[in-house]
Amino acid sequence: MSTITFVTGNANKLKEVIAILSGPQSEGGESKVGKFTIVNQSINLDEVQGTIDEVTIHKAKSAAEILGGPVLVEDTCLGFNAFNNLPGPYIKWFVQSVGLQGLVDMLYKFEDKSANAICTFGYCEGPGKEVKLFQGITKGNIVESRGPTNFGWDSVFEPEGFQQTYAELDKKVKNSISHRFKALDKLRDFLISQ
Ligand SMILES: O=P(O)(O)OP(=O)(O)OP(=O)(O)OC[C@H]1O[C@@H](n2cnc3c(O)ncnc32)[C@H](O)[C@@H]1O
Ligand SMILES: [Mg+2]
Repeated sequence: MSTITFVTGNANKLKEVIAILSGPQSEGGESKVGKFTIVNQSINLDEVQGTIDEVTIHKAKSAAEILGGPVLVEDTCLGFNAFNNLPGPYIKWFVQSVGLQGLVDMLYKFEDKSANAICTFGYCEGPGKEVKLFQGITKGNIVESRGPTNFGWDSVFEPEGFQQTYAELDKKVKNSISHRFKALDKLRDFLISQ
């Protein structure tokens, strides 16, 4: 058995990762995938400016340096097509600065409200090792906020093919179609093949 530490400062993200990897019943604790046990640690990692891949690679490398062993990190982007995929990796700062209504208002002048939710996991075996990336994308539209507002931009993102926002959808449904689910599917395949 090898242990991988999933490093994130976001409790909601962690809950979804555990639910997706270990089934919806599991709350907290660790997940098992192939020969790996995934535990978690809450550290706020520095995030550089750059593309999604660059941000995730930097996060993974710093986590591996800090912990001195195998780590997993994740970076989530929300990009508007009308904005050529911005805010992208900077969505966290946009939510903090202009709020959810601000995000909706940013698209006021545009007919195209479409957006991509992108989740990128970075796996690094240890300090100095290369980072492997696993990405999942879910398309949707930015809508007026509906549903609980406790997790990021969940209440303003309506995934394609649904009439409910991520926030309104049953957790099980979100976790079966989300950007995070799709990325974890690829990560799971990789870990099982190791
Ligand atoms: O420590 P890390 O893992 O970096 O956690 P974070 O909260 O800083 O997360 P990111 O850097 O990936 O920034 C992504 C932003 O998008 C939000 N977010 C992430 N996943 C989401 C999801 O599935 N639904 C809605 N908002 C989400 C999250 O709250 C942040 O504001
Ligand atoms: Mg972050």
